[in-house]
Amino acid sequence: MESLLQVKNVEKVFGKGANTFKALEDISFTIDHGEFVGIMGPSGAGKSTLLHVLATIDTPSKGDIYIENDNIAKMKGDQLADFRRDHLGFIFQDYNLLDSLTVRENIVLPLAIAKLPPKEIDVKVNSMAKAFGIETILDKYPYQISGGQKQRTASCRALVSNPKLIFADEPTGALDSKSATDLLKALSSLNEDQDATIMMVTHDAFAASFCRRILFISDGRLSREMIRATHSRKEFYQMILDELAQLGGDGHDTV
Ligand SMILES: Nc1ncnc2c1ncn2[C@@H]1O[C@H](COP(=O)(O)OP(=O)(O)OP(=O)(O)O)[C@@H](O)[C@H]1O
Repeated sequence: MESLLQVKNVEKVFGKGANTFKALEDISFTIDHGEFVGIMGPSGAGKSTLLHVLATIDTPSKGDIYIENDNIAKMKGDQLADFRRDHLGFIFQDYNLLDSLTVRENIVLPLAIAKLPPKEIDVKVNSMAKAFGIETILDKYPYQISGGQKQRTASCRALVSNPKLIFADEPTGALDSKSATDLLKALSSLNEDQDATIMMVTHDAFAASFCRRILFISDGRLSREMIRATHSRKEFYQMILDELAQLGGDGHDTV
């Protein structure tokens, strides 16, 4: 199968002259259509830098990043903004919802920008709201709903336009464990049932255990890959905790 994302020899250097710091070094990997991949590693390892570079929020200092046949490392300005809008979805820890819009209006936004017919918008929004269990709060405003409901709204908005690739940056970081579990289950179902391709950066071994494959980074380099294969989620959770213990990272005590 053709890879969806191909990262080739990516390097990211911050600063200039004598004051430079190499946050990413010689990073190469691929993600296929329909994968759910976690990125883990100790604090300062380069996880956010990698996500920002892949998500077109920052540019690499060297290397190529292909999403299907487009090299986003070589795109600039409007072309990059259009690519981001048309093909990528984002879920951040702090939700990024617009407070003056209802839940439904927040979710509709990317479809309205893409000028989809209203009937098609309704069908897509209702089906996505059902997948995330937020059908009953569609007419509420963000201040009227819980953190978990806000994150599920933000996830619906990220997924409703059917992006090629979804980037999630610590999506459960601000959630209690019940809300985190609900969100992770919804993301895994969309990954399994609708082939949504998701790349998630997380500190949390519990969140990571919902992924099918984990890439570990340390000191700006890929250090190890772990594949869930036929292991149960609980077994995978334990494998991740063992790896984090070796790397000196932190976990999460919910199973
Ligand atoms: N804009 C910047 N300028 C200089 N150095 C930076 C910049 N952004 C990140 N760094 C450095 O790059 C390294 C990787 O940072 P990054 O935020 O990617 O790590 P991380 O793995 O996401 O950490 P955490 O888990 O704590 O969020 C760190 O040493 C950080 O200090």
